Amino acid sequence: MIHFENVGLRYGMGPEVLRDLTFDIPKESFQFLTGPSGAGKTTLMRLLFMSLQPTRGLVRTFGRDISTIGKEELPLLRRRIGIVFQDFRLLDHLTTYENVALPLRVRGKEEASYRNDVIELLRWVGLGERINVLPPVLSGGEKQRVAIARALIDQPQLLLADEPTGNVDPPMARRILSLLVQLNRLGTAVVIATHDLSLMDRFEARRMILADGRLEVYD
Ligand SMILES: Nc1ncnc2c1ncn2[C@@H]1O[C@H](COP(=O)(O)OP(=O)(O)OP(=O)(O)O)[C@@H](O)[C@H]1O
Repeated sequence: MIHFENVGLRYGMGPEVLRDLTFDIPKESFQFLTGPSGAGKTTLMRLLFMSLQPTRGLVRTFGRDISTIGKEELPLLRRRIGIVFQDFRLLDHLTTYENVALPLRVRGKEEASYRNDVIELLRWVGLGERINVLPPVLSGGEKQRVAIARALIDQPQLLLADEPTGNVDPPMARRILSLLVQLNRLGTAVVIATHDLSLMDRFEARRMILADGRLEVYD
């Protein structure tokens, strides 16, 4: 589904942050991406989301070399990828429901066509009682689950989650992990960037470890 070949990335004139990355993200796979702070996890997530271009090497996403994808085409391809940011990026003046529905609304979809899907998804993440609440009154774990629901509303083939348990207590971290595992069992490929060793120990999965700009993959 995604293929990296000898990928290198530098910001501006700086040193190479990522070097010679060659790996695949197979369909329906589940992997943790880990490594020390500053190792380049967020940078790699941005390459996977096609918000960065490699400075060398090849990134093929859904069969397409991303250096050849035009500006008008990119949003279409990105719809197949859901992303959950470390800092949630919810809009505080919109309710939980409206935040999750936003990607569909901005595309001009009629509310009647998605209303039930949004409510069902919010129930699935355990927020059935928080549908009309604004983000500032939600707990960290609740915000994280709104962000996950928003990333899933378009039924992506790949979900990228950057430190999804970084701001929650251990029981909530386990709950979020189990949601992502369930999602994967339903067929979505999942990449979780995390520092949290205890989280990774809870679920046997592929580990992609970044150190000094290089990647080791343990299947
Ligand atoms: N926009 C940018 N411009 C220049 N350098 C950057 C930029 N973003 C990241 N870097 C540098 O790239 C390196 C990798 O950063 P990145 O944020 O990808 O690491 P990380 O593994 O996600 O770190 P953390 O676990 O602390 O979030 C760091 O040295 C960082 O300073």
